[in-house]
Amino acid sequence: MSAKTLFEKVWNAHVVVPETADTPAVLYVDLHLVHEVTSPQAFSELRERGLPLRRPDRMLATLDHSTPTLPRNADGSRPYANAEAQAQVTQLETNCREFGVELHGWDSADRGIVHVIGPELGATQPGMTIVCGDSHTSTHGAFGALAFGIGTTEVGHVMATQCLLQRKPKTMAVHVDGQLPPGIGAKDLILHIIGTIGVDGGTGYVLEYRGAAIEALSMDERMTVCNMSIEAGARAGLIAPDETTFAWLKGRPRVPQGAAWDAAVERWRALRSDDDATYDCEVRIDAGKVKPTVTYGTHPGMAIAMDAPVPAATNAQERRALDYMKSEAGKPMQGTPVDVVFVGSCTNSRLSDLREAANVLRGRRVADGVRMLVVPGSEAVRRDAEREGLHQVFTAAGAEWRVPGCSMCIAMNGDLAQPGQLVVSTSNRNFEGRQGKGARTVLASPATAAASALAGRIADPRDYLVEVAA
Ligand SMILES: CC(C)[C@H](C(=O)O)[C@@H](O)C(=O)O
Ligand code: SF4
Repeated sequence: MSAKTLFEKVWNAHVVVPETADTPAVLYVDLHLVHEVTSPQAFSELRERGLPLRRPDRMLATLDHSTPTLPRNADGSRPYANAEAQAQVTQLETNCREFGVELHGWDSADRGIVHVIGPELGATQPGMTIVCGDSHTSTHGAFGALAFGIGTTEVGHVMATQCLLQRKPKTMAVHVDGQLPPGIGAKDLILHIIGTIGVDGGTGYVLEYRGAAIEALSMDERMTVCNMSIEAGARAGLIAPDETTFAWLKGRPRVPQGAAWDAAVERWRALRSDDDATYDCEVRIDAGKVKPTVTYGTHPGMAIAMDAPVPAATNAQERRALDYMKSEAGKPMQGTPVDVVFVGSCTNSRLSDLREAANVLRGRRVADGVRMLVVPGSEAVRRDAEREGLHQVFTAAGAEWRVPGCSMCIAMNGDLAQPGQLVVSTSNRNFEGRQGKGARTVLASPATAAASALAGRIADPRDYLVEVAA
């Protein structure tokens, strides 16, 4: 038997009909995640054609993109940004009721961003195929699942058949050797990787992150890395499951329990690339060289160490990006004045991210004139954070502590920045206008976001972390 990569093992286990020169493969889907933005047309199509869901028990829905992050109004209503946002939410509630899909809606103690709650509930498991009408589905690859975003038409296909037509992607190994320096985190690493391989460096590939620095990451950090695979153009990102993965998943509501758990872990241990497996492409990253990294342009590939000079534009598109961002070639991003700081999104809204920001903020005040928003990724994260008193650290520092949702990551719910404002954001996309018309986004880690809130300028978090400086 020939040696196989992790990707090939998961792929092969799910092929129902192999691909040919003329037709893509038919791939079985284990878990279909659903949110309010990309599901309405698919449900409508099923309804019109009189089709039932093939496996409603393999679906999990949540409300996240269009949900307000402020509490209820005095009259009990929700402060929706507009009628469209409210209609999306109501529609998903109706669809899930009618079709019998488990929905983590307003009443659920587990509601949250789809890519945060899947893992939390243990719905995300090693070796699965996972899809969602959402590009950041790649997050779930942190567990050794083959997880990727699909379009609304495909959402309908999966609903009706539990299968998907797919061309087999190529494989790329991203070896991350050595260890990240103290005070440098997973967000710095993935921005550095995308800055290195480029915004389309992963196009056509499934990335497998491997090496000592990856093995040393916590599950939260692995999710941050896999989350942004799509920002390098990749179909998906994967990390082989290991003891860290199993310990994190054990006991979660949807994972097998007792003897079935032991059997599952036994199976999952085989989910690693064979030693002599070959990839279509390999890149090497030296973790020891990663610094606090930020973006300076309008896509996540325009990323550099915050103390490095912004590169000169080499084409019209890059020139436009620098103009839009008001980034100056030859000058570092560090020191750039900041208007808004956003800690949240499926990239960085888990408990460890909030702790990372709180460790920098504790006992300090956000700079005058800076608005800071902290939005937990889920109700579970919110509960855990409040139990630790993190919300008090944030509010005492002058930041706003909100209810879970996508919030200012995409600004569909009314949380947005004003034209021209510069936002240091822990999210994953710095596209023009994404956080509000004319708003400028600098992607960064939670620690960098917090340090920048304190300084009122893009700042190095290591200057605020006493333990690291000592
Ligand atoms: C709204 C949704 C389709 C979109 C996505 O696919 O990623 C959003 O989540 C995003 O992050 O841009
Ligand atoms: S948090 Fe942002 S990136 Fe993640 S699913 Fe929501 S809008 Fe998309």
